[in-house]
Amino acid sequence: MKSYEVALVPGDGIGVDVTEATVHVLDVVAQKFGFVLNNTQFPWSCEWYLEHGTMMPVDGIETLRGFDAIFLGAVGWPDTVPDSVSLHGLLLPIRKAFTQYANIRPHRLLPGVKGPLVADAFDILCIRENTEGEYSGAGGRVHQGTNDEVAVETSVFTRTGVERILRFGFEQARARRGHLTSVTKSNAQKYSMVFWDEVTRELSAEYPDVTVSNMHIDAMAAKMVMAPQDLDVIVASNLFGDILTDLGAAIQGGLGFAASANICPDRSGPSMFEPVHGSAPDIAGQNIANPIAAIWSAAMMLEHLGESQAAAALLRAIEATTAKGIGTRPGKHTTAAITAGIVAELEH
Ligand SMILES: NC(=O)c1ccc[n+]([C@@H]2O[C@H](COP(=O)([O-])OP(=O)(O)OC[C@H]3O[C@@H](n4cnc5c(N)ncnc54)[C@H](O)[C@@H]3O)[C@@H](O)[C@H]2O)c1
Ligand SMILES: O=C(O)[C@H](O)[C@@H](O)C(=O)O
Ligand SMILES: [K+]
Ligand SMILES: [Mn+2]
Repeated sequence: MKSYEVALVPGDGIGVDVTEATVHVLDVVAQKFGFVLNNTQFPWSCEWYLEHGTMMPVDGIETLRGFDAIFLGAVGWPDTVPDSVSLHGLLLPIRKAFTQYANIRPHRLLPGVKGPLVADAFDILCIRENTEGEYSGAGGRVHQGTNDEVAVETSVFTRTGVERILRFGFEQARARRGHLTSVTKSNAQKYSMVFWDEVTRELSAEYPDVTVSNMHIDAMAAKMVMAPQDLDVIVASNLFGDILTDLGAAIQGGLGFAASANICPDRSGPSMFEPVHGSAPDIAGQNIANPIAAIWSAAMMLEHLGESQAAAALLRAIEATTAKGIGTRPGKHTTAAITAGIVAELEH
């Protein structure tokens, strides 16, 4: 029987709730499709930080390297650990160390889910650059606490980084409806974003079957609300992609529906799967978090592992569940009830 080693990092807040739900569903899928997921759970989180002074052990990355995939819930508990510490101590190092440069985030309405827009059906795939750009961590502060204080944070865009994410986007567009929108702000950011536009233009010659549009981030924000049905694949930098995918989550009914995959395309390291949302301290531990974003992310993990049939069946089970109105309205069903709904569809 085929087996896969999966590292589970539930993290903080509802990360724990939705990971538990996901593991439950994955057990059922694996059994049904005849493979084994060997889960190893790591307690790395803000709680762990308070005890150890770091978000993960010094050899944490090396520990994760041996796994076939990583499933993560969410990281952050701002009451006790600054968000800049928790993000840079766990999530970002994993994305960077394993060159998970393609953060894939699908936005579409699941059956039965009503979004806030009166729009035709839309199906957007956001490809967020995931290892550099505004998240490079290059910068510093001097004269701290004085009137002369200076804070500098430099975005880093490399040809390697920009080219590979755009290429990834072109390939996705080619496999979908053939349209790619590259999102920049090249009117204001005249070095990095102009460079990004140039690379887009260069590459477009290699993909004559893909039509390319360039949009500024501000216009794209409006477009995603006004005419999301006109969009296919969007490629954006790390920060722009982060912001646009919370917007994407909003128009698909909320953060409880937004899935994501942090992909290392050449498979030199494990990829990581996690919902777009964070630890949601406001609803943590109340059994009301929507686990669909996390479970959909797990379906993306199965696809990546090569279990395509299981992945498709899991997505169908999610859709059959929401089609019945289960999990479609905030607070109406508990985390456990939504999970049970999906399990019932799988066993059906
Ligand atoms: N990738 C990650 O792990 C990640 C992502 C975003 C934020 N964070 C961290 O999470 C913490 C909270 O951040 P935030 O409040 O800005 O964003 P958040 O995504 O945690 O929550 C934003 C809002 O969406 C709601 N929400 C989120 N997920 C939901 C779900 N599954 N079901 C129902 N409602 C849901 C929350 O209740 C909250 O009102 C911070 O520490 C932040 O740094 C981590
Ligand atoms: O990447 C980030 O900024 C955070 O981890 C989170 O907001 C996300 O979208 O993954
Ligand atoms: K997350
Ligand atoms: Mn985000």
